[in-house]
Amino acid sequence: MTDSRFSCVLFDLDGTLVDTAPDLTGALNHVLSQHNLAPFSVQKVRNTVGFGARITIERSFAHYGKTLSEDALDLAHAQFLAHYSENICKNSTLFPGVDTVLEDFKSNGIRMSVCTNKTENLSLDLLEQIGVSHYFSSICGSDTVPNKKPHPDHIFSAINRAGGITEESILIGDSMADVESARAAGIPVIVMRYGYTAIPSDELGADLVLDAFSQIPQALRDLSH
Ligand SMILES: O=C(O)COP(=O)(O)O
Ligand SMILES: [Mg+2]
Repeated sequence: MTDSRFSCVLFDLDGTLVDTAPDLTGALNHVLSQHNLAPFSVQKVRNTVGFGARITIERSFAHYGKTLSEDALDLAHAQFLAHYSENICKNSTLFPGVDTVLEDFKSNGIRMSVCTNKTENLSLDLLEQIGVSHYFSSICGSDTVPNKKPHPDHIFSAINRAGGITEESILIGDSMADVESARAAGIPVIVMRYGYTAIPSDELGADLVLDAFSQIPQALRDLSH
C-alpha cells in the first residue's frame, strides 16, 4: 500500500481485530450465574463491552437493577478474569480479512500497535493464540497506561511505544471509547460497522465507518488527501 500519509496504525482489539464476544459472554455468564442472574446472549454482550471488563460487569448487573459494592465488584471482576483467562481463545476468531491487511501493512513498513481496554497480558495471550501478535510493535492494554480509553493518553502511549508520530497516526476501532480517545488525541478514527457498540456505528462521529477490514488500505489513502 502506498499513497497514504499514515505510517502508524493503532488497532482496537475486541470487536475490531477479534470477535471476542463468544468467550467474553462465557466469562460474564459465569459471573452472573454465581449471583443467580440469567445469562446474557452474545449479541447483548456485543452491545455492552468497550470500556473494560469492570464496566461490562457493572452494566450487566445494572441491567438486572443491581448495584455492586466496590468489594463485590472486585470479587466479580476477579471471577470474570479467572474464567476468561482460562478460556480466552475457545471461540474467539479474527474478523475476515484481518491477517491479509496486517501482512500488507507490515510488508510496507507501517508501524502497528494495539490500543485496547483489555489488560495487556490477556491481550498478548489472545493475540499469540490467534497467531497475529508478531505484527504489532506494541500492545497497549488498559493497565499499561495510567489512563485508558477514552483518555487520549492511551492513544499517545500506543503511538510512542510503536515508535510512531501523532501526525501520521490513525485509530481503527468500534466503540464510543475509540472515537472519544482519538478525537481527544487529535488523530483520525475509522469505526468498523461489525463491531461492538450500544450506539449505532454511524452515529459515533468517526471520520469513516467501514463494513469490512479489507476496505482499510483504500480508506487510509482516501483520508490522506
Ligand atoms: O474490554 C473491553 O471492554 C473492550 O476492549 P477493546 O478496547 O479492545 O474494545
Ligand atoms: Mg472494541
